[in-house]
Amino acid sequence: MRAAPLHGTLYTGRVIVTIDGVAASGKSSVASGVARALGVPYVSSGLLYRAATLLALEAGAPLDDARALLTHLRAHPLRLEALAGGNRLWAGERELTDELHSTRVDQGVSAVAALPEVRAWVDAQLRALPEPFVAEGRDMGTNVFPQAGAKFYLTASPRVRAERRAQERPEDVPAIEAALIERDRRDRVQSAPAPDARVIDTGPLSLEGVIGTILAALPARSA
Ligand SMILES: Nc1ncnc2c1ncn2[C@@H]1O[C@H](COP(=O)(O)OP(=O)(O)O)[C@@H](O)[C@H]1O
Ligand SMILES: Nc1ccn([C@H]2C[C@H](O)[C@@H](COP(=O)(O)OP(=O)(O)O)O2)c(=O)n1
Repeated sequence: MRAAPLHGTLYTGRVIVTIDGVAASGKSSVASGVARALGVPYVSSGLLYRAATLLALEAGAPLDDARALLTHLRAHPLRLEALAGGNRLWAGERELTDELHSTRVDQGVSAVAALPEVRAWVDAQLRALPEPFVAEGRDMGTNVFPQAGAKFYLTASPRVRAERRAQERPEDVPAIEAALIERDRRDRVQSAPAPDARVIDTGPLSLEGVIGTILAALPARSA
């Protein structure tokens, strides 16, 4: 039976939609669009890894020292503000959001995200959020919310993703493409699609096309 589209309806109850995928595949833009259509917040899990990385860089802490990182995170609690229009990340009264997509954070974040202790800390922050919401990242559908009602996984070729990212970063397309390929490699362990995720190649689609594909695929009631 074909699922009924949910455009404009309010998604209520204990419902989580997960959108995972490779770097710059469109996860946060798509999650934001889907969340707005459903009338729920979206949750950008990568911002927590990025914020942990930024704080470690600022403190001069080695990015592979889990014990030092956890001590620092407990002393400087992070807060993810999950809004439908865009997520904001706070460390106490300081907003970090605009500093989280710099090239130095891009380059360091995979090392921090590889630490099991940091992953457990991020997972605990995410599981404490009130449902319903759309969650995006790498392991939302596999590890953090395996019970999610609907799961999606976004891909696109490295060149397509680099061309999109070049609109947002000062580097040129070949440099961005090389960095994306390297980050995909380093993030591979936690980036496998869930067996029950629908994989969408966003390459030939517009942003609205991807959002519409997901909305059309959602079950009328997924719990
Ligand atoms: N068809 C598409 N699907 C997803 N994103 C797209 C598409 N076309 C262009 N984009 C753009 O790609 C860029 C990267 O998307 P983003 O949401 O930041 O990805 P991610 O969260 O996976 O890093 C954004 O500027 C977004 O608007
Ligand atoms: N659930 C998640 C989310 C992000 N990560 C890691 C992997 C990525 O390199 C960084 C940053 O993730 P983010 O989704 O913000 O990165 P992209 O926008 O896809 O480039 O964090 C992760 O390991 N698990």
